[in-house]
Amino acid sequence: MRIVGLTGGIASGKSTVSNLFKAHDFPVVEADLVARDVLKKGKTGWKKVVSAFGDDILQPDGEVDRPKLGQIIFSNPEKRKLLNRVLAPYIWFGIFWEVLKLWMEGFKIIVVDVPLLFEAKMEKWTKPIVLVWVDSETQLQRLMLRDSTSEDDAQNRINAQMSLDLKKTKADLVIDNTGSLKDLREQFRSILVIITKPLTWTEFGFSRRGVALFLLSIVVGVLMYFQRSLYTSSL
Ligand SMILES: CC(C)(COP(=O)(O)OP(=O)(O)OC[C@H]1O[C@@H](n2cnc3c(N)ncnc32)[C@H](O)[C@@H]1O)[C@@H](O)C(=O)NCCC(=O)NCCS
Ligand SMILES: Nc1ncnc2c1ncn2[C@@H]1O[C@H](COP(=O)(O)OP(=O)(O)OP(=O)(O)O)[C@@H](O)[C@H]1O
Repeated sequence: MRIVGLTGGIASGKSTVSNLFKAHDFPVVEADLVARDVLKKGKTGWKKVVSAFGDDILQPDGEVDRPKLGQIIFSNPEKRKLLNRVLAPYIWFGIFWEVLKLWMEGFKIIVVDVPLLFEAKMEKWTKPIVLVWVDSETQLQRLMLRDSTSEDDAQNRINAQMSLDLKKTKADLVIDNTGSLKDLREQFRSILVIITKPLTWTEFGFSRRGVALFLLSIVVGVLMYFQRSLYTSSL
C-alpha cells in the first residue's frame, strides 16, 4: 500500500489538489474533516476541549464555536499548543481508522491530506510527500480573500504553521501553486505519473493482497511441514 502525504500551508491549495485526486478516483482522507468530527458535540475530543477551554467556546446549541476557538488559538501560541496536545491523539486515530477502512476495501494508493503533517510528525507514515507550495504574498492574499479576514488575522494563521519554505526542504514532490489553476493542473498531471508507478515490494507487502499472500504462504508452509512430518513418522 502506498500512502501519499498531501500537505502545505493554510490556503496554499491543498483542498484544490485534493479535489483533483478525488476527480481521478483516488481515495482521500482529510485531516480537517477528521478534526471536525472529533470536535462534534458529545465526542471525547469535544469533552476534552471543553474541559481545557471552558464553556465560553461553545455556541448556544452546545457545538464548538469554531471561529471563536480559531481566534483564541491563532493569536495565542500556548493555547494553540494546548489544543493540539488535547486533540492530536484523536485526530491521529481518526486518520488511522479511515486509512484502515480503505486498506480493507483493497485500495493500493491512498492520499492523506494533512495540513500539519510535519508539525505533527506524521510524515514518517507517508511516502511520497507532496507539498503544495505558494509564495507568501499569494498565500496571504488568497487566505484573506477566501476567509474575508483582515491582514493581521490571516498573517497570524500563517505564522501558526511551519514555513512553506522549510516544508519544501522536507517534501519529496513540490507543486508550485503560485500560478493559475491551469498551471496547477499541469503540475498535478506530472505528479500523477510518479504516484501511480508500480508499487515497490515493500509497498506491495503492506497492501491487502500482499498481506493475504503472506498469510496464505504461512498456511501452505505449515500444511507442508505437517504433511512431511506425517510422512516421515509413517516410514
Ligand atoms: C481551531 C479550529 C476550530 C478553527 O476551525 P475553522 O473551521 O475556522 O478552520 P478549519 O478547521 O477549516 O482549518 C483551516 C486551516 O487552519 C489550519 N489549522 C487548523 N488547526 C491548526 C493548528 N492547530 N495549528 C496551525 N494551523 C491550523 C489548517 O491549515 C487548516 O487547514 C480548527 O481549525 C481546529 O479544530 N483545529 C485544531 C485541529 C487541527 O489541528 N486541525 C488540523 C488537522 S492536521
Ligand atoms: N492556482 C490558483 N489560482 C487562484 N486561486 C486558487 C488557486 N489555487 C487555490 N486557489 C484558491 O485559494 C484558496 C485556498 O485554496 P484551498 O482552499 O485549496 O487551500 P487549502 O490549502 O486547502 O486551505 P486550508 O489549509 O485553509 O484548508 C481557495 O479560495 C482556492 O479557490
